[in-house]
Amino acid sequence: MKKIISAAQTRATDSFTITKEGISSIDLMERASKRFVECFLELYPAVSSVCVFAGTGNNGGDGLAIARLLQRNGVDAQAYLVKYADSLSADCKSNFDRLDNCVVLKEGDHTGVNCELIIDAIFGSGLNRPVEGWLADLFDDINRSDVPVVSVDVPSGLFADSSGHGAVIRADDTITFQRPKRSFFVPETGRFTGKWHCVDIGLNEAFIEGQESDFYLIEASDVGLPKREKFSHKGNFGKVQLLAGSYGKMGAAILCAKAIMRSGAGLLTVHIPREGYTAMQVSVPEAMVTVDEGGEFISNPVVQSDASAICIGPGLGVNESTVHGLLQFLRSVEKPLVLDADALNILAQNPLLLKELPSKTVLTPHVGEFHRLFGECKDGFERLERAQQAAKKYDLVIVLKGAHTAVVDSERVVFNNTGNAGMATGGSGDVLAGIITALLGQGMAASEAALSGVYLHGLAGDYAAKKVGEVSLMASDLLESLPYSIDNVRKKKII
Ligand SMILES: NC(=O)C1=CN([C@@H]2O[C@H](COP(=O)(O)OP(=O)(O)OC[C@H]3O[C@@H](n4cnc5c(N)ncnc54)[C@H](OP(=O)(O)O)[C@@H]3O)[C@@H](O)[C@H]2O)[C@H](O)CC1
Ligand SMILES: [K+]
Repeated sequence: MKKIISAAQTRATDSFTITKEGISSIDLMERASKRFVECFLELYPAVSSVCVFAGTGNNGGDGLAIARLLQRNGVDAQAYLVKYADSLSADCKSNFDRLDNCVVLKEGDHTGVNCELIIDAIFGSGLNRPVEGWLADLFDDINRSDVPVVSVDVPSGLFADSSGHGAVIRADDTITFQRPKRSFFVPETGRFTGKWHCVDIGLNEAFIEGQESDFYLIEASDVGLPKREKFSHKGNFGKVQLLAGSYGKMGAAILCAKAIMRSGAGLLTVHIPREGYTAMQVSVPEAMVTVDEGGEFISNPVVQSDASAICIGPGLGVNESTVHGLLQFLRSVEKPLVLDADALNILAQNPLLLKELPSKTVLTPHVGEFHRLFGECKDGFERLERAQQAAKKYDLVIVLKGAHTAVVDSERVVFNNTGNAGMATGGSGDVLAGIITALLGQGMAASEAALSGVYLHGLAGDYAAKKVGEVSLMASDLLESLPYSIDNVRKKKII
């Protein structure tokens, strides 16, 4: 798991690395610029001409070094110094002096961009106020150009740790140093980065680990999977109960049930309304079925006494009898539990029940469900804060779903970086709830099951997108790719 640090902590790490490892700041800048160029040329191997817009600080210094290194690689790189301050930082000045030909842009100057790609190195993590005035006009010109834009470290104008910005460069790619920044994970700010790539510039890792932060990034090596021993039997892999489905929403129950079986659960019993019986038996013959007394809706959800984990919610609906039944159920359940979809909406109407949930219950809300549960938030930063407060107050694990799903427990916020926009499709969440429940049922701790589930689900989405493309991707494709996702993580073969 990688710790995500703030801009101020990055500066401290920078200074520590310079002192402790005896590397000068100009050499560190050169190293960062080299790593940038390596990554950049992998992304854009055929590019022949670029314009580099560089500021007067160290982000600009990187930009000027990058222009020089690209020229050395045969790329026609034209540098523009965006002179928003009278003097250049020392390392920016050194790199300016090492370039043969750099156009200086000041207020009132205009530049017609005549290149295949723009590199944005105007502001980095040193941004300390919103960008406005002539710089905002320049940003506007860059954003309107129809060539790709690649930002150095952060899109210029974007704060690394907070929302509230002026003009911001809208990048197609951001090549960031050492760690992605917290704002990359929040929808309102993350939309500016395009696809981000993180390069290791050799800052002192031990120092980073010693910094205080509640924010982390999950890595493949953090994904735990229950071992399957040679002499094991189905009883060793948990007895999972799923309570799901209603008239018109049996698909959610089926997708979730399949995900549970695909994620290694030993035995699954699905409790569904009577009318869903045939559909479930035919679609998931591996599952046992108990039929509710309600025909179209579940009205009497009963806890399976030997269940090792329970999931309730997918496709449940909010019929009055279901609401009544669920409230009874939640008052009596004492098992590892995952609450999804309509179970969350019903809980939102009855928030007093939150404190009665078993310790470490996993809630899997998307943004809308989260707001219904815990109140509207002005942006993603506030939402994460609210999720941390709720996770602490009620001892929950909250899986806040989004482009970078965050797993929030009483101790930390862990962001996921697998998955893609193709997964924003009906049924995707049912599959996720199923994976997490299966892992929980096999004895994993709630936070670990949630983290692993989120990672595997996203990876399945990435494999599925490679096969069918993001546009056509649907939840059933996730189920088809899930075995590869699980197997590759198990064999440490992430591709
Ligand atoms: N530690 C690392 O990871 C390394 C980082 N490198 C690169 O350095 C930048 C950070 O560089 P820094 O010089 O600290 O900051 P910037 O280049 O982002 O900004 C420079 C100055 O700009 C002024 N400023 C801030 N906001 C505005 C604004 N809205 N309008 C105008 N001017 C603004 C501010 O100075 P003031 O005196 O005016 O307050 C900034 O100081 C990092 O992102 C990396 O790219 C190293 O190269 C390698 C190691
Ligand atoms: K930048």
